[in-house]
Amino acid sequence: MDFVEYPDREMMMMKIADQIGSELATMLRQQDRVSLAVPGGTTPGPIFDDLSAAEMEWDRVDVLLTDERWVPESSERSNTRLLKERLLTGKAASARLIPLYADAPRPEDKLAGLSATVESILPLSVVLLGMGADMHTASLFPGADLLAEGLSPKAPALLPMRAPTAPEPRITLSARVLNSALSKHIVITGAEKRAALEEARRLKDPMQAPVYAILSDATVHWAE
Ligand SMILES: O=C1O[C@H](COP(=O)(O)O)[C@@H](O)[C@H](O)[C@H]1O
Repeated sequence: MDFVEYPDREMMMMKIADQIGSELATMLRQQDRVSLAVPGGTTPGPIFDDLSAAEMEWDRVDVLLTDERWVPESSERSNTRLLKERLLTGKAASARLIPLYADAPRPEDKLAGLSATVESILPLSVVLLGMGADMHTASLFPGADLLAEGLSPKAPALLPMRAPTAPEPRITLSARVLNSALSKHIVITGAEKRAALEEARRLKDPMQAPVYAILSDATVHWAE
């Protein structure tokens, strides 16, 4: 794992967007299509703002979430909504969205169709992940019902996930798929999350600290 510390959040968000933009542009010179998986939650919005203004052949880029909360886009908690409002706009409006949500009561109801589309674009080119102070990443939560399956080297691409600390059912890319990406970044902010990252490295146990499963070869970006 590489750890990069920035003087402030604004600078960090700009640098991450620059780096991801240039990685995608490089890969686009070698392949027809590339893919970018991004987190939801409260952290990545400014990165999306910067990336959506980047010059690129966005019509050759597939964009997906690392995980989704099973709520409709009308909900403030919808990660798809955030993605549409902040990333798939401006220059990036022509990117193709690979959905992780479809209208149905439970993720299991739509899992087969959503998984087939995700499978069709693997391996991922660039992955950006967030992390919670409880050491979850994507929707791989400590104590989640299908965590062991989601961490398995034989895991499917996409799994439903329910956790005592998550207010709604989730759907998440598995650690196998996240780790198969050509480039992996993790963005975290604040002292609490930095301490959580250190704790994950101390525990070395993805069942207690799921983020540990995707740390190897990742660049962790941190600002206070
Ligand atoms: O619920 C989620 O949480 C994590 C962390 O979110 P943050 O608000 O602490 O940045 C996020 O990475 C994940 O994609 C999201 O679904």
